[in-house]
Amino acid sequence: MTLEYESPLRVAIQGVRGAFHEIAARETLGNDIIPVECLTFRELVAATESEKVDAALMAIENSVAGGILPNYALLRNSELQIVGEVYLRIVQNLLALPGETLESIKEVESHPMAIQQCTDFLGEHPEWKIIESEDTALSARKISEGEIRGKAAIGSSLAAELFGLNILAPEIESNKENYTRFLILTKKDGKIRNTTSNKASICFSAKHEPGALAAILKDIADCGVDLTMLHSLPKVGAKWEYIFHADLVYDSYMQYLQAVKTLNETATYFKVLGEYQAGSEIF
Ligand SMILES: O=C(O)C(=O)C[C@]1(C(=O)O)C=C[C@@H](O)C=C1
Repeated sequence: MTLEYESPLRVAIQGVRGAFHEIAARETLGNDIIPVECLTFRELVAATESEKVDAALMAIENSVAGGILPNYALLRNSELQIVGEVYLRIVQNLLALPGETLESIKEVESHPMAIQQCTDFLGEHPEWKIIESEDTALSARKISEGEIRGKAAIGSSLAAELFGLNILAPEIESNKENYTRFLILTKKDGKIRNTTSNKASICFSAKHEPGALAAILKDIADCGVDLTMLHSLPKVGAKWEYIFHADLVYDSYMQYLQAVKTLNETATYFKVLGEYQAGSEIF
């Protein structure tokens, strides 16, 4: 990654210490970061906008469970910019107090995304009650602090380590290609400088007329820019109208600027959410 900043950075993570957001933050911004826990994504955006933190990590999509669509709207309506991304391999584990066994467990608690990633394993235990929580690590911490027996959490090995829990079952994610894409966010002109880019995240709207969206996509393609992701989200307050979120990858910045020029001319709404270096996969 081509980010320049002075360490240590205060970095907002969604969840508590031990959450996958913390792992992603340490992998991208250094092990000496000061993690700042935020229980919701809304809180994470507000902390970054108010400069309570220097940066934030935000999960945006998972290769198995799909996109975290509300985060696209949060980003679009914020003053933040994307300065980087990372694809973190998510290894889920069943965590419980020492002494517990698969037979003694009655309830399993975790983040809905984590639960969705482990449906095959959970399907083998229909007797367990499944409970959703704000965060994988918070579920683990509550079991540890409350010394709750008969209950397990799904979460990272870092959470097991931090909260003194045993790994009852390792690697319980259904698909071994389980990656979550995290964005690195800062306030515009914040403490992280981005020196190069080959990818941009944008959002736009098209006229309600035949071929309007197809024409925009063709213009992007004609500039030699590769469209790697496209989502449509409802435009709140304007029933059955949509905002499209897209990722563009380019070899040359000039080609991307040409695509931006066309979008400015043809889209009814257009915003760049960030220009950054495409991220790599981290295990
Ligand atoms: O609960 C956590 O540990 C998180 O960091 C959140 C989150 C998510 O929002 O998708 C992050 C990665 C995993 O895909 C599961 C949960």
